[in-house]
Amino acid sequence: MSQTFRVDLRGIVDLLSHHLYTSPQVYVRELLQNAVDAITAVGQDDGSPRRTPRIEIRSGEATGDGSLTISDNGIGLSEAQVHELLATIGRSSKRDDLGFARHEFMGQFGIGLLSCFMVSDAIEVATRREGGPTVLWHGRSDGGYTLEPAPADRQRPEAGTTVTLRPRPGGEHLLTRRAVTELVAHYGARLPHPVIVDGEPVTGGPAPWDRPEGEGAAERRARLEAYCEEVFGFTPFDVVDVAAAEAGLRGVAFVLPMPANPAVPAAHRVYLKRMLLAERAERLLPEWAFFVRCVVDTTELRPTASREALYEDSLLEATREALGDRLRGWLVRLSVQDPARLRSFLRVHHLGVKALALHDDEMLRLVAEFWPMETNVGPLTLAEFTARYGLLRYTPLLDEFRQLAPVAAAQGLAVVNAGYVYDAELIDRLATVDRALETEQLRAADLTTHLARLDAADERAIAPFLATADPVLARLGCDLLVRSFEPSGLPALYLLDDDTAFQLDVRGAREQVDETWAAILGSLQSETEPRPRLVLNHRNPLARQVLVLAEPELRALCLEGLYVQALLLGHHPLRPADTAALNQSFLGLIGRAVAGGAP
Ligand SMILES: Nc1ncnc2c1ncn2[C@@H]1O[C@H](COP(=O)(O)OP(=O)(O)OP(=O)(O)O)[C@@H](O)[C@H]1O
Repeated sequence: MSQTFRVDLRGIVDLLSHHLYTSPQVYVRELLQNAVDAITAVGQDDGSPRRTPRIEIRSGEATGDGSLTISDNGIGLSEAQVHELLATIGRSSKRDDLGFARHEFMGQFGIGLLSCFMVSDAIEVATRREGGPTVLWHGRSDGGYTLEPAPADRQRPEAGTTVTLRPRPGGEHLLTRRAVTELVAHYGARLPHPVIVDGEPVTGGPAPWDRPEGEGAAERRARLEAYCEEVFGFTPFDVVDVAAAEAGLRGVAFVLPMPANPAVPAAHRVYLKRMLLAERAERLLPEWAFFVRCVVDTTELRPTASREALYEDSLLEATREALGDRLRGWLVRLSVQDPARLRSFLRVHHLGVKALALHDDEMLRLVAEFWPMETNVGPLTLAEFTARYGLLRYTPLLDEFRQLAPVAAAQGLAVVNAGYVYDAELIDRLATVDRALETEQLRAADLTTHLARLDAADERAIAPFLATADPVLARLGCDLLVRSFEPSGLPALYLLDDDTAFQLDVRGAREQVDETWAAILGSLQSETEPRPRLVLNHRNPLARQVLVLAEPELRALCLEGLYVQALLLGHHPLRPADTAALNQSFLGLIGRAVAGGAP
C-alpha cells in the first residue's frame, strides 16, 4: 500500500527557520528579496501597468511598539495565492511549470519567509492583488496560521504587501533603526530600487562592477582601490575587470599585494542579482588563483538553499574556467606591456603562477621567461640560462644543489637549483613542450665524472695512503676517491645523492626493527651496496700534504678530520659514528700539536 511521508510541522519550521541560516540577521535579506521579486513580477505575472517601485521599512522606533514593517507596491497576493504560496512550505511562485527557478527572480525555494521566525514568533502579512481586497495572514512558528479579510481601516490603497514582525523577547535589537539600516546597507545597498528606512533612502553609490557615465579611468581605479581597502582590508597590487557571460557575471578581481597562503581557500564577495549573497564565497575561481579576491554580481549562478554560498554545478565550473582565463589574459598582457611589473608580481605570487604553468603552456612560457631561478652562476630565468649555456642542467633537490653548486661552478658547470616547489616538474614539462630543449639532472654521483683524474705518477705517490685509508673510511661507510679539481681551496668533498641517502636510511632502520619489518624494508633495499664518496682534492695543498704523510696514525686522524669537515660543509647531519670520528680526530690532532709544541 503506497503511503506518503508524514511531516512534523513544528520540527520542519524549526529546522528551516533556525538551523539553515548561520545568523538571524539574514531575515532582512529574505524580506528585501521578496519585495524586489514582487516588484519584478508586476506587469509580467499580472499584466497590470508598471508603477514606480517602492520598498519602505519602518523600524522598531518608527512603529513605536518595537515591531518592524516592510511594505512594497509589488504584485501582492490573492486569498487563494496566500494559501497556496505563503502558507505552503516549499511552494514558490518563482519557479516555472517544470519546477526550474525563473531567471528574473531571486527566490526559488519557497522557504525564505520562514527565516523571520528567527526574530519573531509570528509573521503578519497584509497583501492585496490588483483589483482584489486586502487579506491578512498570521503565521505562527508552531506551524499554524489564520487568514481573514482585512477590516476597513486596514485596506491597502494599492496592490502590494506589508509584512509585520513583532520582536521575540531578547531579539528587539535586530529590529531597531540602527540595526535595520546597517543590514539593509549590507545586503541591499546595490539593489536596483532604493530602500527607504524610516523615511531615509539607503543607497550605496555605484557598485564595483558599475561604470557610471563620465567616470574617468583614474577616478574608477581610485574608487575601486578604496572599496578594496574597506571591504578586503588591502590596497590591491592591481585591479582586473572580470566577466563571464554565461553566468551573467561581471565584477572586479583585486590582486593581493602580499603572498597568500595557498592552503587557505580564497573567499570572494558574491552578489546575486545585486543582492549580497555571500561575503566569503569559495570556489568561484580556480584553485591556482589564490592571489586575488573578487567582488562579482551574477544573475545565473545558483545559490544554496541557505543562500549563503554558491551551488556547485556545471555552470559554476564553466564560470571558474572563464574567470581563470581572464586572469591568465591579464598576466599575459602584463608580460607584454609592463614586464618589470610582472616581475614584481611574480616575486610575491610565483607559486600560484607556477602551479598553473604545470598544465598551461602560456604560463609555462611566462615563468620560463620572467621568473629568475637560483643557479650557481647567479639568478637567471630559464630562458636566459638556456640561451647562455644550451644545456639546461639542474639539481632536483635543494640539498644536492647546496653541495654541488660551488664545485660545479669551479668546473665550469652551470646548474639550476630546481629544488623549490614545482621547479623540477616545470623543467620536465618545458622539455616535453619544447623538443629542441636539452635537459640534464646533475646528481652528486655524476659530479665525479667531471672531476679530473690524477696522472700516473701522482697515482703511484698516493697508493700507500689509499691502502691505509680503507679501514678508516670502511668504518664510516664511505668510499674514497682522489681527484684534482677547483676550487683548490676545498680540501675534500662529500658526495651523497638522494638514492644513496635513501638506501642508507633503509639499512639503518633495518638494524633497529623486528624481523617482519626488516623483511619489508629488505624489499626496498637495492642489491648493490650504495656508498657515499669522500673525494680528496689533489689540487688543495693541505690535502696533498696529508696524502703523502708517512705516519699511519697521523694520516688516519687527518683523514677523519677532512671527512667530518666535508660533511659539515655539505650540510649533512652527523651520525653517532661521525661524531665519534670528529672527537677522535680533533682531540688526537690537538694532542699531537700540544706534544709537538712542548719544550
Ligand atoms: N512581498 C511579497 N509579495 C508577494 N508575494 C510574496 C511576498 N513575499 C512572499 N511572497 C510569496 O510567498 C512565496 C514564498 O516566499 P518565500 O520567501 O518563503 O520563498 P521564495 O522567495 O519563493 O523562495 P526562497 O526560499 O528562495 O526565498 C513566494 O514565492 C511568493 O509567491
